[in-house]
Amino acid sequence: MGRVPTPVDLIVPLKAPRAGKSRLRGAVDDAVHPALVLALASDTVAAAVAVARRVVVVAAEPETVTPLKEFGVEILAESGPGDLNSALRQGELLLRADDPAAVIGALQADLPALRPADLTAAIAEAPGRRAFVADWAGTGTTLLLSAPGGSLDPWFGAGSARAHAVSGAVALRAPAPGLRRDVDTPADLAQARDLGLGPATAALLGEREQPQRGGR
Ligand SMILES: Nc1nc2c(ncn2[C@@H]2O[C@H](COP(=O)(O)OP(=O)(O)OP(=O)(O)O)[C@@H](O)[C@H]2O)c(=O)[nH]1
Ligand SMILES: C=C(OP(=O)(O)O)C(=O)O
Repeated sequence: MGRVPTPVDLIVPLKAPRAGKSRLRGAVDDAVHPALVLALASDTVAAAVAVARRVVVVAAEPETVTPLKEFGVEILAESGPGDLNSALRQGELLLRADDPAAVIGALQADLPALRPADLTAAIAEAPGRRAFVADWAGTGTTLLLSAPGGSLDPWFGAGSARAHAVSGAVALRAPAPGLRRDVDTPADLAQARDLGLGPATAALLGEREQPQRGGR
């Protein structure tokens, strides 16, 4: 009999949509910006729940992200000063208390072209090791995975790919294009569109979901 894979629980950090993704402003009318940020997060968590056992959104303002509940995610109110790595550690504490042996992952919320197969490929390459997926530019991080039962030790922020490597995490090589294509700027959004946007972002931008996406 094959080995039963260790369950993976994911943390998705999220600012209030009106405050987040400031570098993306201008991609749509200002009044629509919060809806766009929420659509990016919706497509991200839709793929995440297809793969992970649990998905916990650690939200700076939980009341602004309640539509995400329709995907089956849990929403945890961020406590403390408002800092990405603190928010991730807060999610990690919750998940680790519930399962001392699980793999815990931190997934950015700005991945509208993410497919379940991207996540599956990254997770399959990582077993037993703390590991990360660098963004398309190679400088940021879109996914950080703990070893089973291990610490997440998040170093998100500018240059986080290098920081995660220096801290001992293994850089995963899976192409996982939708997982690497984070959306910080309008140009990133155009690149994600070329890969194939998820339904929420496509609908918001008035496009139909591209037929080549599949996997949802
Ligand atoms: N809960 C929480 N999430 C955060 C915090 N800072 C960043 N995030 C989330 O972490 C992810 C990655 O952050 P960035 O890509 O830098 O996004 P951002 O800060 O919204 O974007 P910019 O304003 O353009 O810098 C996004 O999903 C953010 O919503 C924080 O202090 N608390
Ligand atoms: C916080 C991060 O995201 P970005 O660089 O996209 O702001 C990161 O990659 O660590």
